[in-house]
Amino acid sequence: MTNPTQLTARRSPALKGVVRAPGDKSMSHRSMILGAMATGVTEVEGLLEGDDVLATARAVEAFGATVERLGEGHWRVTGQGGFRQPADVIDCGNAGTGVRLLMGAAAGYPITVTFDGDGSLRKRPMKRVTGPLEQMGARFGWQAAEDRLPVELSGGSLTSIDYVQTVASAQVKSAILLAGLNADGVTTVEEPEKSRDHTERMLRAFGAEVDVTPGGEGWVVSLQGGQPLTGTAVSVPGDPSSAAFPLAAGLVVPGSEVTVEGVMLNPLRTGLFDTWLEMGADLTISNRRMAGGEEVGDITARHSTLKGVVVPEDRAASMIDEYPILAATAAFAEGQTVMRGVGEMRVKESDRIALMVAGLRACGVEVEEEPEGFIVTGGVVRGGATVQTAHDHRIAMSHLVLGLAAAEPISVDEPGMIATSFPGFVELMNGLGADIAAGQ
Ligand SMILES: O=C(O)C1=C[C@@H](OP(=O)(O)O)[C@@H](O)[C@H](O)C1
Ligand SMILES: C=C(OP(=O)(O)O)C(=O)O
Repeated sequence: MTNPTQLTARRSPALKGVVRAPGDKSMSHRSMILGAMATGVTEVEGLLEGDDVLATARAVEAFGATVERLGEGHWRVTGQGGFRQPADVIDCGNAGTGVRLLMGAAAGYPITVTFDGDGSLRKRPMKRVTGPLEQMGARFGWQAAEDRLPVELSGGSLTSIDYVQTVASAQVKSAILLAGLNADGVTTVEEPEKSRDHTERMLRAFGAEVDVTPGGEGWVVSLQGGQPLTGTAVSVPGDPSSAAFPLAAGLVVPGSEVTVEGVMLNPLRTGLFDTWLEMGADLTISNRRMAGGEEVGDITARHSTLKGVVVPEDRAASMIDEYPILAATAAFAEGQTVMRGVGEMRVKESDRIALMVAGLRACGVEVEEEPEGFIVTGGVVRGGATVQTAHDHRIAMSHLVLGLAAAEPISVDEPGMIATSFPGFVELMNGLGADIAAGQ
């Protein structure tokens, strides 16, 4: 679909079919970055060809790696065993993961580089990553405003740190670990709550030793500096965060049965599925198998009568990107769905609490906003609104799914942003029988 200025979702007949989710975004970014830090060839299958990952691919090319597209989702990265001085500013587009992990990786090399991004990324906090990297010896110069892109980084000659995370952030943990690979001594990150562990798992596949020891509700992750990485084959499974959208549509559109194949089931990513099951969703997982070092499975969602639940706060890290689509499904549930302890939602591509509250209210849904959460009271969804998405792909997709079962159509502005994480979203949904079309 060529860049429409708006997309509209209309109440749809039963959705039926079997689809495959696009490749996991977290692993796709990491395959590019680790491939560029490594020596030799990294061949990637199932890469997400979304705008965020393409920005990271261009970035690692600028840092000296050779990046080739061999076929759909099939890419080859030939690394030089480190990052070289780039000629220009590194533009990470809309990608928080891209810029934060690249800053961590780049900090380990004697180069000076400016990182920038789009209007949304320029609003997001960067000190959570530059702070610990500064403690390791990297230097940062804010180009416009403190804590915000663009920022100039001068790297090299790092020393290791022991860092205790205050929020469960895989991006912060990963940035420190990637810098730690080129630091003197053992770098340690202590997480009070576990965040997704793709960096740890993938570093091992690239030949590094990473130690993980349990600690409280979380763990302590450490690695010795000076370990070389060697290129390897990476097979990227389907992204549970993307699979969530067709599955959600399956749950809320009467008569539907939707299967998404090859979805990654890493337990640090599946909090949404646990929550839907607690809400009474008819969700089944079959064909569990290992692929690319992760458990994957095929997930089927059938139209369900959902009931509201209180989402445990300690589940937030395992579904932080999924609260918008959870909120959309909660709008059809009986009773209240309480989502608390999710202040991090406010510093994503948009303030996702504020945007979901505004969007759902515009569609006639009762929502209460709290500083670090929100409560959705389900019932009949009127729809009949154009929702502002503030450059946020997940806000756009969540409201389009809402529109498939609302009484009146729901439109979103800026639908081009969907390609950030889910290129082909509209075609995939319409292939299942959804009615999503350009215009109002
Ligand atoms: O490490 C990653 O790949 C990601 C970590 C999460 O961010 P935080 O680390 O900020 O929680 C998540 O929201 C993001 O979409 C991807
Ligand atoms: C928060 C997200 O991504 P990032 O932080 O990489 O921009 C997301 O994809 O929902």
